[in-house]
Amino acid sequence: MLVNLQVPWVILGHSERRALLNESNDFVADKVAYALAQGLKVIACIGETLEQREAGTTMEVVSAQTKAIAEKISDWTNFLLAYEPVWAIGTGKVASPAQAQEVHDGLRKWLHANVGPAVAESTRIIYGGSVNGANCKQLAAQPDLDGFLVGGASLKPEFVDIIKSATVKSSS
Ligand SMILES: O=C(CO)COP(=O)(O)O
Repeated sequence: MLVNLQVPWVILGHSERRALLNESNDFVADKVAYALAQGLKVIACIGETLEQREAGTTMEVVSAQTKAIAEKISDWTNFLLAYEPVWAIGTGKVASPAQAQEVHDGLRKWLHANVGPAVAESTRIIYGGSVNGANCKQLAAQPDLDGFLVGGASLKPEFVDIIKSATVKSSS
């Protein structure tokens, strides 16, 4: 349907679908592979719950979510990862720049070790979860944050500031 409507991008694996519709890591990975095969570009969401973060299993959780996808795709050109801590989505609780950077860096290292250096370097890893006009610049300045997946703030005038923050790294 998206292809027929000439919609180029699809978001898969959002935490709400994982939680409410019980979409497993394998099921999300199958959808990612299918969408890519249909010529769609894919934003695949991964992220830990508050309980998982507090239990110290964040990297384990996001690595397993990424691994399931890596096992099913070979061409990473039209694929990007969105790290969305579940506890930060729509809650007003944003991950600190250091927390976000730590996970993005871990994901890039995981890609480097398990897929290869070229994919690790070229795959964009974006952050989502309570991004707003006030916190976007500090987040965007983190070396391994390559953009944002914005929910609530995309409906507000401050969205302009979030878009502008894309230039933070290149202008520093
Ligand atoms: O994933 C998101 C929306 O689905 C992020 O939403 P918020 O930016 O409102 O937290």
